[in-house]
Amino acid sequence: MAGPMSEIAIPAPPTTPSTELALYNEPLDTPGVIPKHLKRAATAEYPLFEILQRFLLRLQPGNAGGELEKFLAVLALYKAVAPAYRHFKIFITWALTSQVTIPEHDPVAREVSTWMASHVIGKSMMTRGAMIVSTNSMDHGGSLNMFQQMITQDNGAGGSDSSETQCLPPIGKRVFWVGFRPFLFSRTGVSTGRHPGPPMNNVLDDKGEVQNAIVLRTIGWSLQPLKDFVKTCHDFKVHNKTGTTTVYFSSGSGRDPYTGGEWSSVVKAVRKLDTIDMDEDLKADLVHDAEYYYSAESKRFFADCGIPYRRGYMFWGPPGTGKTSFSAALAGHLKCDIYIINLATGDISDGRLHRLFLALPRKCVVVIEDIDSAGIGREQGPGEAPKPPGTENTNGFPIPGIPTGPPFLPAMTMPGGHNAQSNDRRKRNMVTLSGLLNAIDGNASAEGRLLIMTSNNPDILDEALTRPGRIDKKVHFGKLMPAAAQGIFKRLIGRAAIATLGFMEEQIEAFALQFSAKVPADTFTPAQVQNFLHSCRGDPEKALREIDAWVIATRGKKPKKEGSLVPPKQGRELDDDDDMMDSGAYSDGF
Ligand SMILES: Nc1ncnc2c1ncn2[C@@H]1O[C@H](COP(=O)(O)OP(=O)(O)OP(=O)(O)O)[C@@H](O)[C@H]1O
Repeated sequence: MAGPMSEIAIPAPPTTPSTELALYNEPLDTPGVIPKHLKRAATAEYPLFEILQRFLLRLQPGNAGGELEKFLAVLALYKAVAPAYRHFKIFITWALTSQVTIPEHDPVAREVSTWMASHVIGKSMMTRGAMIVSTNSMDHGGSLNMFQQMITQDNGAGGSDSSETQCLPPIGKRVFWVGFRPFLFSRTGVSTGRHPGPPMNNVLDDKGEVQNAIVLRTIGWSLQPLKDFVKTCHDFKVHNKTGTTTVYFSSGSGRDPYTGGEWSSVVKAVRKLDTIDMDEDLKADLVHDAEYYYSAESKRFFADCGIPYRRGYMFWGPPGTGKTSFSAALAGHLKCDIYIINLATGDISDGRLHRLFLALPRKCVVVIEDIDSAGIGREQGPGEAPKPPGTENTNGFPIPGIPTGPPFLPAMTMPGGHNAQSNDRRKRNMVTLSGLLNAIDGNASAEGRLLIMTSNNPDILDEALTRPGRIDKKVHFGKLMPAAAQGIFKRLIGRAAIATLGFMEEQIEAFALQFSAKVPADTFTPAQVQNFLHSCRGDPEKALREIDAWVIATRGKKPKKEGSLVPPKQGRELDDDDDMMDSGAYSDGF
């Protein structure tokens, strides 16, 4: 008899096994067949794998598939192997080549770019991209170097004022050859957007590569070929510099990417030293001192004595006596660039000043213009009122002939020893005395620069700023003396008169002597006399006819502030009664 047990229904095994079961039931060791669960895992991890697999299927003979599908299959294959190829390439590059990385704000980067622009970008027919940088240069008749001539747009103003553009290697990679050796030039960059130029600090991108840098690479394990190439670029720059000086400004538009965006740059024809009318012995002494400072012997001396390798001059005197012009001519003579800081613009803080100094190359002339007008006066102790200029001379400067202006009002002394006047100035100028001292010779400040401070009234400066070690030479630039008046006459009128009006050299000598006798000694600045001679349009007889009337009319007039090194386009607006020449808009010290 059948018992109840026989009634119990036993569930039948599923006819269609679940996918999971099927997967796990699959034999693992069938030769030549990849288990499905492994395929699943792979396609989940790399979706491209499945696409690739499907297209490969279509490629098999007998499989119907259009040409497009075949093409897509190849493309998918490429996509799949590309990461592996990238790693392989990185490995091979690492194993077979050497490289140097140059931060973009380093002067070496500019030298390499200049060489690239001239030898690769400018010459190759294959160049399809370049970075164009404007330089707004004033051509004073000197020859511009090849690099600047690559793209020149004359604005038609008589051919003397031209807007220059420089053509630099763009961001990206470029292979080039030096002799039989290939090099790879890569320029990387990101911009923060604050300045048109890249930021000062280098940053790494998500692949760990340095941004805002130039990377040079070549075949082999030695760095020597790369070092030799960098030296070639340096030599090219020095050789090519003949005839031009790059002037960098702390203010103005057109930030220079090679200074971390801190400086604006303009290319100028070199002002020759013999165009500066000043005491010849004084000039020779300064030139000799600066040359000696950059000699190997002097570098050794500084190193042996453990003295920071720096030199400082203070040029002082009335406006328009050639302080800035001489600084520029000296930079041209030393074949280095000049960096101009104008603290009086009020847009430079202690931090910015520090960054400006950090971006300086090792060899350069730095000019801090009109330092007294920046408001960094002498720090006064509590209860000490400022003394009127002319009654004290704590810096050891004689101050003959300098207009002292209205007598100083006693300043209100504030708690903490600062008076209201100096506090007010600090607020306006944002640079403090300690910030300035820190920038010019703090621990982080670059060595190798020649610092020139210009001042109309050095007596109001703090002694800390002018002490020996910071200022090694104090030079007075005075008003025109007869010998300099002759020189300026011959230079501005004589040369042209001989060349175009047919005057003889002896005649010009005689005219110059007469002219200098008519210009009272130590009364006018060279800039004033220069402007008068310009108005005579190269006619020596006209100059002699009109000089007496000009002396009477001009004597007693306070010389106008001249020679701002801010380029004319960025300079101050001219007043209605300003004559262009008189304003210094054209006579910017070069
Ligand atoms: N000694 C000089 N020799 C030749 N040119 C001079 C001389 N002094 C001034 N000049 C001319 O006068 C103009 C202004 O000169 P510069 O800017 O060098 O004067 P500065 O003393 O620096 O004036 P500031 O104190 O206003 O800066 C320039 O065009 C320059 O050519």
